[in-house]
Amino acid sequence: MSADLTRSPAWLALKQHAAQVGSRHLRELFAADPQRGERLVIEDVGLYLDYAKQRVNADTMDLLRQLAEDRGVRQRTAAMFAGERINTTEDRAVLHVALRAPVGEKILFDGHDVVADVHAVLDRMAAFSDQVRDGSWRGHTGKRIRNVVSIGIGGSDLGPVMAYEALRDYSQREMVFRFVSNVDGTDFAEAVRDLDAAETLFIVCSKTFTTLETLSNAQAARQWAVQALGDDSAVAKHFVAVSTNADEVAKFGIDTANMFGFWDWVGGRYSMESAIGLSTMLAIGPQHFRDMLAGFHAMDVHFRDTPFERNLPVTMALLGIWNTNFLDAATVAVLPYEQYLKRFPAYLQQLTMESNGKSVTIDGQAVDYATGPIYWGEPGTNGQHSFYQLIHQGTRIVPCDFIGFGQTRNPVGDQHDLLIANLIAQGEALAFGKSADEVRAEGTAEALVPHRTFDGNRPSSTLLAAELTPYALGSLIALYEHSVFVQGVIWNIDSFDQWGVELGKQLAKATIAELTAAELPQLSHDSSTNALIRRYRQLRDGKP
Ligand SMILES: O=P(O)(O)OC[C@H]1O[C@](O)(CO)[C@@H](O)[C@@H]1O
Repeated sequence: MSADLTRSPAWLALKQHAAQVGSRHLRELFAADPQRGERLVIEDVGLYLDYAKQRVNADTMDLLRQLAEDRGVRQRTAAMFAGERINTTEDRAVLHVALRAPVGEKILFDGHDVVADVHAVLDRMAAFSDQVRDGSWRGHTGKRIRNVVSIGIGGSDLGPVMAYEALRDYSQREMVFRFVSNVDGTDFAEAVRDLDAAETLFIVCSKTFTTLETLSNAQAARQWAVQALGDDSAVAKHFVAVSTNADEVAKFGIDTANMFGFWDWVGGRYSMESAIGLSTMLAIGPQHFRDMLAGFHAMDVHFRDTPFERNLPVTMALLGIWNTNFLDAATVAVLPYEQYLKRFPAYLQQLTMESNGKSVTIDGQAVDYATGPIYWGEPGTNGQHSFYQLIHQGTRIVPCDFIGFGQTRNPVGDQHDLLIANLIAQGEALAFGKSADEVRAEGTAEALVPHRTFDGNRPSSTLLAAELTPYALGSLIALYEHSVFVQGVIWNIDSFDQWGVELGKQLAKATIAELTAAELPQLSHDSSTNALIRRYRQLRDGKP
C-alpha cells in the first residue's frame, strides 16, 4: 500500500477540514462570505473560471495549494517543460508543450532543439494544406480534392474530430471532412458511401502505425480507392500518413515523402496539435491552426509561470482532488453550452481517463485513495432533458464543469441568451436547491413536497470565454491537459502511460483466430467466453 499521500500532513489537514467545511451547505458558505462569487474567480488567457459554487472556502484552497506544494507540483512541472523522462514506465519525455512553442523558442531534448523540428513539420503541413485547399494538389485523375477522410483511433482520432466539430464554422465549407475510427466496417462504409474516390484524400493517422483498427480501415480505404480509380499508383495522390514510424508507413505502401512525422515524446492523447491535426489544418487553414497553437501556448505559459492562487489548471486540478478524495465524488460531468463543442466530452474522456485511470503509483505501489474520476457529458441544453434529473435529485454527487461563451457564431433570434440563461440557472439550482418550506410556500400539495424539494449543495464550476475561436479552443484544451497532469502528480501516478489497454488487445488477437478458423478449434477460455465464441460463430453462420 502506498500510504505516503494519505499520511502526509497536508492530506490529514484536508481530511480534518473536510469534516467541517465539506458538510457545510453552499447556502451557508455564501451567507458567510457574500462576495465569494467575485473572489473565487480566476480570469486569464481569455478564460473566466468561477469556482464559487464549489464546496470550498479560502482555507480549503490554502490547504489544497499546500498539498500541491508538498507533492512537488512545481518541480514536476519544471521537469516536464525541461523534457525530462517523466513518463517513467515508458521511459519517455512528455513534451506536448513543445508542439505549440513559438518559432525561436528553444526546448532541448537530449541536447537537440525540438521546437525547430516542430516548426519544420508545421511548415510542411501548411504547404500541403494550401495546395489541397487551393486545388493545386490534384488527385490521380486530375480532379481536385474535395473530401478528406481521416483514419485513426483514440488520440489519433478524438482530437481531430473534436477540433473539426469545434471549429467547423472556420472550415472550408466546400470541402467534406469525415473521420473513421471504429474497426466496425460500418464506420468506414458510411464515411465513404457518397464520396467520389477521385476527389478523396485519406489521412492515415497512427503514432505507432501498428494499431489494428487503423490499419484495417486503411486497408479498406486503399482497396476502395484502388478499385474505384483502377490503379495501384493512385495511392500516391490519395493517401498521406501521419506517424512516428516511417518503416511501417513504407511497409503499408505510402511513400514516406507523403508522411508527416511527430515524435516519441508526444503522447497519443496529447497529439492533436501535432501532424495528427493535419485534417484540422486542412479544414481551417494554416493561420487558424497557428492561432489555435497560440491559445495552447498561452495556457502553457500561464500554467508554468502563474502562482498557484491564480493558476487556472492548478485550481481546477485541486478542486477535482477535493471533490474526488474528500467529498467522494466518482465522476465529473462536462457540460458545454456550445453546440460546436459536442465532441469535447468524448475528447476529454480519453485525456482524463486514459491519463489518470491508474491504481498503482509510479513506483508500483497500490494506491489507498481514489484516482481519476469518470468524465462524461453532453452539450447543454440537451442533457437537461435527460440525465440532469440525477444530478439535481439523485443520491450521488456529480461535480459539473459548465462551459459557455459570450458570443455565438450563429445568432438566431435571442436563442443564445436562452442557452446561457440555462447554463447560469443550472449552476444556481444545483448550488442552492429549493427547500421544503420554499416548495410549500408555492402552494404545493404536502404529498408532493419531498418530490419537488431540491437539496442543493451540488458543486459546479463555470468556465466562460468571449467566443469559441481557435485560440480559445487551444487554451481550453491546454487547461484540461495541465489540470490532469497536476492531479497525476498529486496522486503520484504516471499520467502518460496506458498499460490498461493492452490486455484486451492481446486477448482479442487470440480470439480473432478462434472466430476466423474454418473449424471451431479447441477452446480453453472460461465457460462464459467459450460459450460466447461458439454462439457468435453459430449466429454469424446462420445456424440458430
Ligand atoms: O496512434 P496509434 O498508435 O494508432 O494509437 C492510437 C491510440 O491507441 C492507444 O494506444 C490506446 O490503445 C491510445 O493511447 C492511442 O491514442
